[in-house]
Amino acid sequence: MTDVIETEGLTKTWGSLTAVSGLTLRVRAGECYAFLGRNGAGKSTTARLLLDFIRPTRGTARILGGSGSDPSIRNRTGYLPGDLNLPRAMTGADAIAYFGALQGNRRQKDAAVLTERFGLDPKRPVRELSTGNRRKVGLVLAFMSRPELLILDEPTSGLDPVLQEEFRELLAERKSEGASIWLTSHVMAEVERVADRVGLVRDGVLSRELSMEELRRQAADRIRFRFPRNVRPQALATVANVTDVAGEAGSLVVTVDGPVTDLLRRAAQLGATTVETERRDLDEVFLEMFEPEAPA
Ligand SMILES: Nc1ncnc2c1ncn2[C@@H]1O[C@H](COP(=O)(O)OP(=O)(O)OP(=O)(O)O)[C@@H](O)[C@H]1O
Repeated sequence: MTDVIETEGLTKTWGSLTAVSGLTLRVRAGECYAFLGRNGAGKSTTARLLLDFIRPTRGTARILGGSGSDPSIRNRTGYLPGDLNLPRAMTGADAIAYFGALQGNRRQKDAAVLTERFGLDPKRPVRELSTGNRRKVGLVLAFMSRPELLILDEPTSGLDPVLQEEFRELLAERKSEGASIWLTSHVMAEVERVADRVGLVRDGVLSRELSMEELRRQAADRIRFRFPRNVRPQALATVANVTDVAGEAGSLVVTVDGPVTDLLRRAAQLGATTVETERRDLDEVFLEMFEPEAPA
């Protein structure tokens, strides 16, 4: 399968600040790739480099096999910027007509369906719209031509939980129709629902890439055992499917990936008196991965 996004050593510096550093990235056709990072990590800069709105200091970026500035490529790409700046007197309907005309009015009929779906009043000028409603205009513009590739910069920011859910459904629909998606996010719920792979970016550097399956495994079950006497972590560390043992004295917290039969048997042999299970949600895993001392 062809790659819809290919970057090689992509780097952008602003004076002495390196916003994106040596980024080599591949996104396959039909794949949803989530680019995760903290504020200022370089996510929006990467999106703008992909679209060729800004030029790299070093390295290359290609989308759909060409340059983001090529009109024929741009017409096949939907972009939702982190901060959509439209003329304040423009209405949603004006924006749809203007950007639709730029794209040769391709499948602009989706605009009406999306406007209705997100409850946007297209007659109101941008200056009167709340942050969330301005975001809706951006979503309609990004999705209305049914693009093959969607580049979405924090797509749900500013949307209320009901609309976030509606957006996730829309994204899942487009994905099942074959669209490729690259998005930035801080919201694990949206990443969990649609992403196939995540890339973690820190200070402009892609520090880690992992599949959704691997990420879920990081949220694997944890079991806390209490013992009436001191049991050393090593006593459980070698048991099948145990990936980590923490704690001390008579209380050990064990992370397991897979069946727990052997672990329970061993804990019973060691005289465990209580067993409690806990499952971390992905937000917790996300926080852990971005802790300063987290392994890259
Ligand atoms: N035009 C610019 N001139 C100078 N510095 C810039 C410019 N654009 C971005 N930066 C800097 O580059 C770094 C990366 O910014 P970027 O907007 O890509 O981060 P981000 O990961 O999208 O952050 P956020 O989650 O807050 O949107 C930041 O330190 C930012 O201040």
